[in-house]
Amino acid sequence: MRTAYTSDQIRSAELALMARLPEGTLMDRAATGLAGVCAHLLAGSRGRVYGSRVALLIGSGDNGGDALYAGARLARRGARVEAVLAGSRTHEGGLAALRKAGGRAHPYDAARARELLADADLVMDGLVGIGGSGPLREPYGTLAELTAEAGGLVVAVDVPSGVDASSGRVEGPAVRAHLTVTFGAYKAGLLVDPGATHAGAVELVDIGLGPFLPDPEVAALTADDVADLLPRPGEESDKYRRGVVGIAAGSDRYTGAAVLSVGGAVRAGAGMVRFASSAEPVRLVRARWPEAITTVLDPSLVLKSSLDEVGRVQAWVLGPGLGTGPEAHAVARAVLSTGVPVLVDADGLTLVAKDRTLLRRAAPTVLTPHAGELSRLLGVPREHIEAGRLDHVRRAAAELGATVLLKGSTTLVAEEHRPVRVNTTGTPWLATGGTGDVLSGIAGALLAAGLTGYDAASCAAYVHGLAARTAAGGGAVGRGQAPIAALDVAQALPEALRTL
Ligand SMILES: NC(=O)C1=CN([C@@H]2O[C@H](COP(=O)(O)OP(=O)(O)OC[C@H]3O[C@@H](n4cnc5c(N)ncnc54)[C@H](O)[C@@H]3O)[C@@H](O)[C@H]2O)[C@@H](O)CC1
Ligand SMILES: Nc1ncnc2c1ncn2[C@@H]1O[C@H](COP(=O)(O)OP(=O)(O)O)[C@@H](O)[C@H]1O
Ligand SMILES: [K+]
Repeated sequence: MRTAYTSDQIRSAELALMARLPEGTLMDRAATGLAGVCAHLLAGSRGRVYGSRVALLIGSGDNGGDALYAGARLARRGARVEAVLAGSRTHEGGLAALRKAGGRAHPYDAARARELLADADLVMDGLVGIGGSGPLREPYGTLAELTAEAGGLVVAVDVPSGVDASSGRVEGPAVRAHLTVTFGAYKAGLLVDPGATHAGAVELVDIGLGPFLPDPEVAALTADDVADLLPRPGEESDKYRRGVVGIAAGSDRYTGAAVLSVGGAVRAGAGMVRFASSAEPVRLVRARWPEAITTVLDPSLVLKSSLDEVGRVQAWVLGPGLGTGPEAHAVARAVLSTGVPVLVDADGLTLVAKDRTLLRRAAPTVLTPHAGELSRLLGVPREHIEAGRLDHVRRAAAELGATVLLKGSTTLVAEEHRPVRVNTTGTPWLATGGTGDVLSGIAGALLAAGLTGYDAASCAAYVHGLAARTAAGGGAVGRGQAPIAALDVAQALPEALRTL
């Protein structure tokens, strides 16, 4: 499990550790690690450190101190290091070390800074770290913009300046780094968008903080964690014990979502899928997934909240393509009044947003909104949710009494009193119609197999992202990849699951 923390948590741990060590030890560890990573990058891009040009952006706090000490180390290895002193004051020890090593420092001047940044092989952003609050003040904001204009290699020290380390919020200009070298532990804001995109790749430098860290605010499952959690059939398994998932999805108007959701469940390893809907989606699901047992719902029985005709299931998926009219509402009421876990997606979320009484139930509920759907559930503008994903997913879990999986460029899973889980797989190729329907089926299959809502949602997000990457051609977005369609994601599930 990869764990991440807020600035306050990191600061308390640092204080406890610092009290046991000679002064300056932590900054020395941080700067040594930072210089090592930068030297490695320079050796990779220019062949050697000697003669390379390094620009340091220095703020008034210890973040600037780290950059100055690291710059001094690079200067001792023959790099031409020039610092822009942008703060009202400068870390004295760091500045003295840089000068002693042959580096140069200049007070901030926009024209000079622009030249230095344009000439630099590598820019080290030491403006603000975990001590930052609110939008970047001047001249830091201008420096963040000049750095982006210069277009060189950017390494953020601890946190990209302008990104809130605890939440990943970005208000105003912020540094966009290729790599962030972070000290002691991951900061939550480095894993959650928009902060995660600004951070680029994140490298952790150990400074000995481990024993002093509290329970994390945010956690990310690794491949091993997911492999341990995923259900695998035992010798004596049968289809019922592996988990029967019911899917109430589709309508005569929207049929595709039902086919995709059933596909996700079948390919994710459900023991059996029972599909219940109106005639047309049933016909199409039967044609595409003969494995599914289907029932054409009788509207008069549904209005009596009865799903007896469908047969027993261990969990339900409710909503993809269901519609939002009175019949859909009756289906939602019938499904949500059962005593088994229910995953609510898409139109199901619209129904629930209009009638919160549907969520009054004893069994677990998992909601899988994107930002627009969460906006309707919470009555908060969509942009606010995208800017503060972590806060809003937590709030939704508490307010709605459910496990909430928030989809988007960063997928988060929240449940009260648990760390928010952030998904590390996935690819922007997933931003295409219908992939969310596949996700609902995968999570439904895992719920039916007996995973908790929290584990089912976070494992589903992980394998969904992995399958999407597999379907697109593997790795980060780049050459050698092709766009994917939602059904490709379902079809790639077996290949992705075999790697776990
Ligand atoms: N505390 C420790 O033990 C360690 C701290 N380290 C470094 O120290 C950093 C934290 O240092 P500090 O607590 O001095 O804080 P920072 O250096 O992160 O920032 C604080 C300074 O930035 C200014 N500032 C805050 N928000 C601003 C904004 N929006 N615009 C412009 N200026 C702003 C503040 O007025 C203050 O002068 C960490 O991120 C890390 O880089 C490392 O050396 C490892 C050890
Ligand atoms: N930029 C992105 N990067 C990674 N994943 C994304 C991105 N945009 C969307 N996704 C993922 O794609 C899926 C889209 O689901 P959803 O919004 O429900 O679409 P649909 O309703 O068309 O199925 C989600 O799993 C979401 O997390
Ligand atoms: K920084």
